[in-house]
Amino acid sequence: MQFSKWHGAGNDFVIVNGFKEKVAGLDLAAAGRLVCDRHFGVGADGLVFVLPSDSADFRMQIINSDGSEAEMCGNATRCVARYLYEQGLTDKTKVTLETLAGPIRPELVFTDGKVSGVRVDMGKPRFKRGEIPMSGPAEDGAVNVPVTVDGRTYYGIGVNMGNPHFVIFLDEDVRKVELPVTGPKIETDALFPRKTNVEFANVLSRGELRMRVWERGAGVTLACGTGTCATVVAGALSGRCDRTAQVHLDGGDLTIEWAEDDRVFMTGPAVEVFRGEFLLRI
Ligand SMILES: N[C@@H](CCC[C@H](N)C(=O)O)C(=O)O
Repeated sequence: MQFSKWHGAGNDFVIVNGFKEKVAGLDLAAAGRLVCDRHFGVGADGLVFVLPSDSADFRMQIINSDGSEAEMCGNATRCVARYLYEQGLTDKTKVTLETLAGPIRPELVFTDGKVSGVRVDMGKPRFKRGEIPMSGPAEDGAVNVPVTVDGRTYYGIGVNMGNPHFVIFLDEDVRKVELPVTGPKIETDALFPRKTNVEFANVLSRGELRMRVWERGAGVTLACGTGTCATVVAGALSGRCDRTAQVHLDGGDLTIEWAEDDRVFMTGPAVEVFRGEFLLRI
């Protein structure tokens, strides 16, 4: 299986061209686990297939490193947009991608005639417990919801950005949070019927945040695009920050704008690292 390895702010993906490679009939969960393994595989946070679509320019299918399928992935969206353009699969600089979370629209950003990043229309956030999903009355929102882990209660805000997020603002430096200890316990709390991505954030100023993430199905990652959008949305909703903010992540920075029409725009890098051929023995 030929692939191309990419990252967006350190959140890394193996991208496979489903127009050329035989994807039908493949055990996607097993392929995801094997390819993403950092010792026995290529190593990545996710395996991403670019496929034909009936409703959009292309379809993007995202398999987390634990083999589960994600509805959406912000950082992969930027990487796929640039991959499609640079591999000559399209000459459009703005495409529509079909995802399990609906159509997503990335647009290449050019500086001095070269691609310098990608801006993505991530759609509208959703806040009802039934939409996130979180347990409790389906029509209710989820602001300041307590979750207790190892005797400490965290208060978080539930946001769906195509996939579920639980954003926790802390006064203490998020660089001190033991993500591998706390993250999985919140991810799998009974509050979240489809589990959740977990974001820990500090507000540095009204336009600048720091965020670290434990991703559902992938664990600690250096960045999460949907999670960064959820963090700025949760911060603006609770009066902590402006609707446009730069977010510092362990692997780089993303800029998020929550526009007046309720759509969220994410701008950040998309970088190809290497290409190769994987011997898929499954
Ligand atoms: N890293 C991603 C999100 C990938 C999916 C996530 N782990 C989930 O299962 O929801 C991003 O950049 O958004």
